[in-house]
Amino acid sequence: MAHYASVPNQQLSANSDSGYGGSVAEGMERELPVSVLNPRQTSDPDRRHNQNRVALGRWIGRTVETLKGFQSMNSKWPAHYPAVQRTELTPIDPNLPEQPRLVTPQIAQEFNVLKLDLKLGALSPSELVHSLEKSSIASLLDGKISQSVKHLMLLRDRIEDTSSKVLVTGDLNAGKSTFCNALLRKKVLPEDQQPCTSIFCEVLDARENSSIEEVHAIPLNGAGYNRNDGTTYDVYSLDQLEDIVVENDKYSQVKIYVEDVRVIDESLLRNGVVDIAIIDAPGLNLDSIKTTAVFARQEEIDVVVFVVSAENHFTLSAKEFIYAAAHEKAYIFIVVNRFDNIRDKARCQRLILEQVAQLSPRTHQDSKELVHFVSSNAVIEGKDSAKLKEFDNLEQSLRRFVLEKRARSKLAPAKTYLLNVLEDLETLAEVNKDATVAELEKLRGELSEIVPEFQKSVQARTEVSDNVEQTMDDTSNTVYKFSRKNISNTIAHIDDKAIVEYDGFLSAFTYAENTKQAMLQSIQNSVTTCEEYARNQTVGGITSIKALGIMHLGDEYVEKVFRKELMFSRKKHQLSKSIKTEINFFDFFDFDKQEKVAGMSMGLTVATVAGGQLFGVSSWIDGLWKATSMLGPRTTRKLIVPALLVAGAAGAWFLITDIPNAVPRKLAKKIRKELEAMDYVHSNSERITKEVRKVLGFPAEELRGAFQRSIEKQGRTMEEKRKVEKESEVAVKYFGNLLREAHEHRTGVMKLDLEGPPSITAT
Ligand SMILES: Nc1nc2c(ncn2[C@@H]2O[C@H](COP(=O)(O)OP(=O)(O)OP(=O)(O)O)[C@@H](O)[C@H]2O)c(=O)[nH]1
Repeated sequence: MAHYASVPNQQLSANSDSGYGGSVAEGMERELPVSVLNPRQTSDPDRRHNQNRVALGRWIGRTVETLKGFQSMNSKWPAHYPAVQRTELTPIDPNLPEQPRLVTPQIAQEFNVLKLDLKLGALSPSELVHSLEKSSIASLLDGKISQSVKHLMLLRDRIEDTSSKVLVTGDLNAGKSTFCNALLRKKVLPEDQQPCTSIFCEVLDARENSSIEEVHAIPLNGAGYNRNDGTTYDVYSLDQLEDIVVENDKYSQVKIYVEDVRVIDESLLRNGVVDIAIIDAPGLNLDSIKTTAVFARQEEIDVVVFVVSAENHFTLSAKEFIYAAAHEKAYIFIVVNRFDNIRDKARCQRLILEQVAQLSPRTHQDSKELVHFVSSNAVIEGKDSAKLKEFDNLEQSLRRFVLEKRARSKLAPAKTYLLNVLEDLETLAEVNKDATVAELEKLRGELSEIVPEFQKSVQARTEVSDNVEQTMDDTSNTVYKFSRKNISNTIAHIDDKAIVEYDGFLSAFTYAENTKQAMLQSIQNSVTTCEEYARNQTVGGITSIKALGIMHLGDEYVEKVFRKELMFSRKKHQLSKSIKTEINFFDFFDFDKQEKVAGMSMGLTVATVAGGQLFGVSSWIDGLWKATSMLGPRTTRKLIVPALLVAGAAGAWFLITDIPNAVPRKLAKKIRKELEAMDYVHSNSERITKEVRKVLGFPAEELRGAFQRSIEKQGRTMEEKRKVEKESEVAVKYFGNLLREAHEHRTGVMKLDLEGPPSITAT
């Protein structure tokens, strides 16, 4: 009695390693052995299937290359991506910055594979679009491309994998094991009058197991089956199979490796185009329908062969299973077995086909291919040629069926996916080509403005620098000239008018002291006037330098506040301290002026003599001699004494009264002399001018710096744009090529005819 119904899914999934590692092609364009491709040995569907498989693998390879190229381009040149559709509630704000790399919203709806999920998080689509950086889109796209490449590789592995699994199921005792043995032309699985198969038995080519015929029994609750890991299964010989399969509560399933007795083009287990592994399932009862249905649904099951006994027809459990399978991807191939036991064969056929028509009208439509009446037990003996022929027919149909289902389950999805991804690539290439062309045009437009502007700036810098130099020279010259003139003038005229009040002979010294101070002050004042003049001239100079800055640099030129009062604010040069002139006795008397007063000569002479100093022969002494010669010697002798007395008195009186005039004259003369020795006028004018030049130097330097910065900035912008221009040119070319390539690939893939001649329809 069978007791397999409770095999858990987890154990069933242990089946996922088919042990077909070796049958998976290493390269993508694995060609078949010559014998397989030989038309005499290989059927048309086989050849067509193989050609499609190879071609599809090649297109997958090319598409993967193209995608990788796009991915690397996207890392250097973030690709544009169509923006998400905007709702009316979220209109675009014209003030928002340009949408980063998102174009024509409509296209977003059309993407198949490379569609980015831009509606992440709580942001509304339009908010998100604007918050996304170019690089975010690029990295989202990068992820999508990686996924797609990965999927394509899996698809390629899948189509390169020629193995197919055929699950043989059906009612208890319908002859499933006998049917499997017939397919193998070898008694491998135990056959019995009583229900005997209690677990799933997968029959595989021994070449998958280093050509060793043996049984790998996978324990219940064991780890997943791995042929290379002996701990995942127990090994038995083929002879022991019956013991494991019949009464078993230890194993969930067995893998049976057997030598193929047939030549390559006849072999069902391995012919290179479609290598079939046969799985003998336990007979169905109501409890096990579910388990077997789950098994049938598994990824690697390509076809389900349903064995029904010609004597029993479809039982309730069979009907339920077929009904369920009709809604699953499993395709059903029906084998009506034990046909030898039927006497009225025509009636049996009619009744069964009627039932098939009810269970699956589409299978009924194609019943010649899909429903076979055979006697499996007669095949291995091979005596009854009619029965053998029937079975041969079944086998050919089964192989066609498996091939077609493979084309449908493996090649077709690969083709569809390729077409989708290539269509997306074409769209993206087109969008990006247009966008990059537009970007390039915009960039070139910008460059055509920036370049002359830059050249203008460079030229302006020279002009402005000359202008500033000129302004500094002009201002300095004006200030120097003014100062020189002003100070010289002042010095020349310090004794022009009485500056200090004269309070009489007794305060003559104070008078002299004050006069000296007043004179020095007046000179000092003239210097101060020059400094003030220099300040104002500097203000003028700075204003014109600033005006140049604003005119040429606009906002980039930052004005600095200039405070003219800070000029010449360092400790002032104190003239009175540097003048060594001391007032002495002779500063009070100006002898050079005596000749102006007639008759006073003598007095002065006396006074001069009395002063103990003899001043050189002067004009008034000459006059005296002339007067005495007119008077005659006697008169002279008489008059000489009183005259001398009078003259002396008059001279003394004159000298005393001349003090207020003599002091300024004498002091002025002395001061002038000293100032001249100090080169006072020049050194002061130069000091003032130097300060002016120094102060003007600041805004001049600032302006030069600002110009430099501005030009450097312009230069950088220009260089950056030139760089982007070059990249854009590359991108335009790249996307043009990508568009052509994607289109060529797509056309190539579209031409692949996977369906071929009239197709076999299933459930
Ligand atoms: N006459 C006749 N007997 C057959 C045929 N096929 C199988 N049998 C016999 O039917 C019995 C059951 O065959 P099995 O192959 O064990 O049946 P099964 O469906 O595998 O049985 P379970 O797996 O136990 O459900 C055996 O005695 C076979 O010899 C056939 O075509 N004609």
